[in-house]
This record gives sequence, structure tokens and C-alpha cells, in this order.
Amino acid sequence: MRASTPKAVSEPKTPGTGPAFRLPFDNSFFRDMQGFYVPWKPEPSPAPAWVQFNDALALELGLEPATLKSATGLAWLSGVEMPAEAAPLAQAYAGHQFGQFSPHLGDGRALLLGELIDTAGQRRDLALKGSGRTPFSRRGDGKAALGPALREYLMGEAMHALGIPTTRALAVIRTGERVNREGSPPGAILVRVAASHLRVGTFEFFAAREEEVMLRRLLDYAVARHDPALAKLSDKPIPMLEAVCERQAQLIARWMGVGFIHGVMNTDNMSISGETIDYGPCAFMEGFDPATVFSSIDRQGRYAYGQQPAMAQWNLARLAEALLPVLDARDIDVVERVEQVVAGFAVRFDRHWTGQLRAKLGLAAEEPDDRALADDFLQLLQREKVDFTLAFRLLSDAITGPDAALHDLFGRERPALSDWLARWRQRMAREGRTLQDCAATAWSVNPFVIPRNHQVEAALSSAVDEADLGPFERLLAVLGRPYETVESARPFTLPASPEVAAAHRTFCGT
Ligand SMILES: Nc1ncnc2c1ncn2[C@@H]1O[C@H](COP(=O)(O)OP(=O)(O)OP(=O)(O)O)[C@@H](O)[C@H]1O
Ligand SMILES: [Mg+2]
Repeated sequence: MRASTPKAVSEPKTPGTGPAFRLPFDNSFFRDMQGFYVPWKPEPSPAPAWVQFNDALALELGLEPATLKSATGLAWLSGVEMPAEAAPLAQAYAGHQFGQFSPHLGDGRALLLGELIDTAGQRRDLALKGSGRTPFSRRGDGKAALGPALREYLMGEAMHALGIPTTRALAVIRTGERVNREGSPPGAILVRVAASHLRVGTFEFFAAREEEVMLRRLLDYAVARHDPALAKLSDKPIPMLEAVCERQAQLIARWMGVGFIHGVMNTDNMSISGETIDYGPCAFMEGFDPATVFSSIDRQGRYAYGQQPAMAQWNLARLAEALLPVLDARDIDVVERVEQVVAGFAVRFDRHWTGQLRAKLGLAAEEPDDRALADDFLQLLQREKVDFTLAFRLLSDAITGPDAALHDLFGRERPALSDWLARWRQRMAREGRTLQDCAATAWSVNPFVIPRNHQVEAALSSAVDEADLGPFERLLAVLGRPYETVESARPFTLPASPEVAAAHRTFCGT
């Protein structure tokens, strides 16, 4: 650990001695993991310019925003020049994409620049996405368009503010060239910060090549980085698999608690660290329906909202398979134990999901019928495709306030809602806590505002088509305080559905 490295990047400049500041990288992956990557340089951006810079994240990394936002900082993060201590590399990985195995994916448009130790002592990757072709690019151009880069920035910040583990963006930079996509949009680089870029697909890459020694090294590296408490065990694969299952079970329950649909839960987009990674065609669900899909490429609904736990488990089974070569072959029960761990994901998820739902209903005590109570509410939502976020927020408000707005939202299901509310209130009376406390529980997990797709798209089209970042920045600011009732943010709580929006507007006066 290099926690004692100067926190800020500023250092006094002595004329003629090079840059006035540094990025204090400590590149464990480059150092320890030869054979897992190709050293590679980004393509220099022809005319780079900042589009977004994340001051708060820079500070978390121990970097001075003002210093990094200099011309030198821009050159470093746009491929024009490499910071002295960077060791840029493209990582190898494979992956199951929509069920099909691709043995050779890897960073086709991304590069790990290096690792930084943040102010909390955590190791974080600093990577570029959209920085040009690499040996893994296949037929791709190695580029990213400005719209999707800004989308990833916004979604990552929204998830972070919601308290959900996620990769985040330090910056979005225009490269100064147009990319070969529909409408020839501006090209961009997303500067991404992650607990690591180890994916389920990283293990699959070496398992498919039957590289047992490499798999062992990868396992040791992943454990040292994400589960150091397990590092001393002589037999690490099963405990590591359990730890990854636990993190994914928590993550998927948190996603579903805010209506998040990842959209491309391929094994190459599932992180070993338990962070959300790759905000491709993701979105937040509005009207509640577990079959909701956002991605046009997901025609079968494989990654629909309600499929996410099953798909996470499927991906974890692929991780388990990839670990088989490093399991103790003398242990005849080993396959059975691995199967139990993967099957155990469902139990872990269920526990976290029940916990989420309980909190969403304002409950803290545990009663056996809580899950049925919550499921009945979800069924009511599903019948009329009621807006998921509004319903739970208005339900939270109804704990200590009036419930007229909630009734309006349920349309024809109002009588059924009244019956359900009566049951819920009886249950809450047994909490042994004040209603204010119950409301505080509910408000802490039921966001007031989420990134609604129609608003995200409008903000992105202003940014990309009209070079007006105002709407994007206003949305970003609102999403930074998702659980607070901020009166000026009411317009951002409106769903896409005109009927629901109209009813809500009437009620809220927005
Ligand atoms: N424009 C591109 N050029 C080259 N390779 C690409 C391009 N777009 C995607 N790929 C590669 O295709 C594979 C799957 O892409 P996917 O969209 O899941 O990842 P990504 O969004 O590029 O990156 P990440 O998962 O790091 O966020 C990856 O190997 C990725 O590097
Ligand atoms: Mg990806």
C-alpha cells in the first residue's frame, strides 16, 4: 500500500524538471500479472476537450481537481501524452454473451492506465474507455461516442448517490473527431474508476485455454485485492466463489430495489468486486413489470428486470466452471460443494431481496409474512403497471401523511390498494417503533428521484446535438441527492407515461 504517498498531485515545479504534478500510480496488475494483458498505448485524441470532470471523485482519489483539470491533465487522460508512472495495458478476458461463449474478448476499446490508492486506502483502477484500437478490438474501431460516454457518467453517479456499488467516471473528454456511428456523433473518452476490472470473463479466458497456472495466479490476485481475509487459506476457490456470490446477491437486490435493469448481464460485464460495470443499454424501470427490457439487442428478454437474479446465478455458474481446474482434484465432493455454492446464490439473493422489500415498506422488525405482504403490493403494481418509484415514495410519505396521491396512482386498483394498506398498517403497528421512524426507514431506500430514461435521453441530446450541457448538469445535480425531497427537483420525478405524469403533476403542482 502506498497510502503515505502525497495526497495531492501537486508538487513544486522546479524549472526544467518535467511536469509540475504526478499521478502516483502503483500498478500491481502490470507488475504481478504479466500474461494477463498486452501493454498498449492509447491513440492520441486529435483535439481533446473536457466535457465533464468529477471533482468529488478526484478528491476521493487524493487528486487535486484544479491541478488535474490543467492542459497536462487533459493530455494525460486523452492519450496525447502518458503520465510518467502510468503503465497502460489492455486486459484479456472472455465471456458468455447472451448465452454464447466468446473465448477472446478483452479490452477492445479500453485501457487500464494504472492503479491509485484512494484516500480511504483502497486500490482503484483508472482506465480509459474509447481510447482507440487494441489487439483485442476485433472488427471494432476502439472508439466511444459522446452520448453513451455521458450516459455512463450520469448512471454511475446516480448509482453511487443511491448507495449502490458501482464503477464511476472521473471525466468525459471529447476527442475532437467524429466516430463511425449513426449520425457521425462526436467521439469521447470516458475515464473510469473501478475497484478493479476483474470480470467473471477474466477467469473464463484462462479456463478456456486450460491455463491452470495462470488461473491460480488470477485467483490469488483477485483474492488479495477483493477478499484479503481469505488470502491465507490454502484452498481459496470455494470461499472466493462464495464471496463473489454474496456480493452479487447484494448487488442485484439493490439494483432491483431501485428498479434498475442492467441490460447486458453478460459474464464479461459482471465484476468480481461486486461493482456495477458497463452502463450500456441500462435503464430504470417505470411502470412495474418484471418482464421489462430496455435493450433492443435483448429480444428474448434474457436480461429483463425480473430475470436478473437468475441471470446472475447463471453467470456465477460460469465462474464456478472456470474455477474447476484449480479445485482440489483429490476431493471427490468438490463438484457437489461448488454446485451447492451456486445454488446457494438463490438463498442469498432471496434474503437480501426480502430485506430490501421490508425496508421499502418501512419495516425493520422481521415477521414471517413480510415477504407475502411485499409481494402482494408488487402484484398490485404489476396489474396496472404502476410507476415503481412513485409508488414506493408515495407509500413512504403515506406512513406519516395523507395517501390521496397514492390512491390516484393506482387507478382501477384503488379498492385493492385500500385493503392492502389496512394490512400494512396493522403490520406496522407491531413494529414497536414510531411512525416517523418507519417513514425514515422507507425514505432511506425509496428514492424521490431516479434517472428516468426520457429525461436522460433529453439531457444527452442537448449535450450532443446542441452542445448544451445545461440540462445534463441539472439532471446530474438532482440525481446526487436521490433520497431527499427537494421541491425544485419535482419536475425530474415525472415519468414518461403522459397519464401518470399528468396525474402526478396535478397532485404535486409541478
Ligand atoms: N467500438 C469497439 N471497438 C472495439 N471493441 C469493442 C467496441 N465496442 C465493444 N468492444 C468490445 O466488445 C466486447 C463487449 O463489449 P461491451 O459493450 O460489453 O463492453 P464495453 O462497453 O466496450 O466495455 P466495458 O465492459 O469495459 O464497459 C468487449 O470486449 C469490448 O471491448
Ligand atoms: Mg462490457
